[in-house]
Amino acid sequence: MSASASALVAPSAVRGLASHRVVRRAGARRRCVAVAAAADAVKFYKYQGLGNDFVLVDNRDSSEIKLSSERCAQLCDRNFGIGADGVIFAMPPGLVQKDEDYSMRMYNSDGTEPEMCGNGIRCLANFVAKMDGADPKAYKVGTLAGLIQPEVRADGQVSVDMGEPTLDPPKVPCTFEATQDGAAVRAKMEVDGETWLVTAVSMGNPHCVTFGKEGECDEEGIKVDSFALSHYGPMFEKHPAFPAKTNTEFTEVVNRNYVKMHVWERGAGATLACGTGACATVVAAVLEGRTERKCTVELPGGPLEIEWRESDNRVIMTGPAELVFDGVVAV
Ligand SMILES: N[C@@H](CCC[C@H](N)C(=O)O)C(=O)O
Repeated sequence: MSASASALVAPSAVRGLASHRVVRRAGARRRCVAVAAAADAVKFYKYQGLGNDFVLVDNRDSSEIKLSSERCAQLCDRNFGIGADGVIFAMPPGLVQKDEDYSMRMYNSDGTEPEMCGNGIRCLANFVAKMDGADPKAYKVGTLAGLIQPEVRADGQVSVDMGEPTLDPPKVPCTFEATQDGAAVRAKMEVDGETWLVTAVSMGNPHCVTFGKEGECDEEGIKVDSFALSHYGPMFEKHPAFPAKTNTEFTEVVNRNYVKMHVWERGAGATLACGTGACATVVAAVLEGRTERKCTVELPGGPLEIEWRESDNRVIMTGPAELVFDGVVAV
């Protein structure tokens, strides 16, 4: 489906786009006017990965991000904008290393810039695969979290080498002492007057994974379907133990290969899925001895397949990414 989001385009840009259409019929003299006016507008592609949704901007022709963080926050608004959990920019290579294919930057729906987005990078891979057309559809993408390698498979699913998790507490970053093999595992954290047990993991961005409160944190973890996410989520996000704030994964163990997880994202609140969060959840579940390294993570938006490989310590995430519609917005 292709929809021109003209209500979101400023009057000057609407004029620019309208004259651009006229230009094609009316000849060269008006073409210059149209190109100048259309520079006020950018094409966007609305994408979703398990309901974690993004406005994706094709920024591959410039290393300058085309939309300000304030404009991104407006566009993410579900009543006054397009509606999204964040804005993804497909950028030219060179952010991490010279031989990468593309790079990716992102703004959360509140306008803050995270280091990485797991569902977002599957959407970006789907987008560039459609644009490039040719095989192979495996990419090296530079992000603020380092080099990430997605591959669009023949069945349409996107498999992503998300790199190695970071567990050293100051690097997550969090203020806990390491409790197990250099990691903060089942660390005690006071929230809302009660003690929770949390495991801190960075997948380039910070995650706080919890299976519940001390004393109540049994084998099954949190009953996520009845969990008061919007009550607890903001308290975890802004907890002083995580100086850069944190994404939080509230998790229930169904069996050793299957968990259910509800997420409260830093800078975006409750979302239907979080790719980096699903990876962090499996890392934490393995460190706590709750699951195997290969595990399905069921999110409100659907399942992600995660493997934390023993052979090279890297985390592999596999899941869908889908174009929903496209349009044009004013800068
Ligand atoms: N939904 C994303 C994560 C987006 C960034 C996050 N909110 C942060 O601030 O770190 C994912 O799929 O990983």
